[in-house]
Amino acid sequence: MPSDIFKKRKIAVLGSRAVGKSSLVVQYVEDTYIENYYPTIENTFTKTIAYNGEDYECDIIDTAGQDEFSILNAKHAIGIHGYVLVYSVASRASFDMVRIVYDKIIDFCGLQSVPTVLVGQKSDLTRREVSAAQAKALADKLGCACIETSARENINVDKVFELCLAQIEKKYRRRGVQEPPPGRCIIQ
Ligand SMILES: Nc1nc2c(ncn2[C@@H]2O[C@H](COP(=O)(O)OP(=O)(O)OP(=O)(O)O)[C@@H](O)[C@H]2O)c(=O)[nH]1
Repeated sequence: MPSDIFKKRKIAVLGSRAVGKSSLVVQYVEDTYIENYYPTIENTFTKTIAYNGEDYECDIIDTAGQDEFSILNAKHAIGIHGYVLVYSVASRASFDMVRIVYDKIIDFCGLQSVPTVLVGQKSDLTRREVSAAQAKALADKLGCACIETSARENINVDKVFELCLAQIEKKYRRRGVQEPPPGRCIIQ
């Protein structure tokens, strides 16, 4: 297998506690759904994702839930190519938190935007506090993608990570960033 067959990307999954970050990632990587709630410390999963006819080896970092007082961990900002910011459609507070987390990332990185997908998890629940229109309005404001998912029903789970790669590659193409040759790096 040629050594340059995989492009590597790092994706961080952030959001409030218990919004379903781990369930989303585990459903995507392992095709299983976790019914019980086990608070995450941190887990990194690796999965090859095909996007636009190419294979990308992606590290997906499932983080511990954040709150407004959490300080953004440098590990979740340095070397990260794209973000999946998760809220629960049944929790307005968790939706407000994605904006806070996004602003912390922007501040930390000193950038105007970062490749991001806003994910409204638990779309199977009928009791809602966040509409799809509210999420779309925030996504348009931040210039990111958005989607609603259910890890429980396995709805739109794959699309989250395809959208994230699309956001990452859009940014790379816009900046004309070249992929380094195998075993080398490019200083921009
Ligand atoms: N109805 C519904 N419940 C879900 C869904 N995804 C996760 N849950 C439930 O929500 C709870 C929390 O899920 P987790 O995946 O552990 O949440 P988390 O965001 O990783 O939590 P932290 O590790 O504390 O940050 C669990 O009881 C899950 O079974 C979903 O799509 N629909």
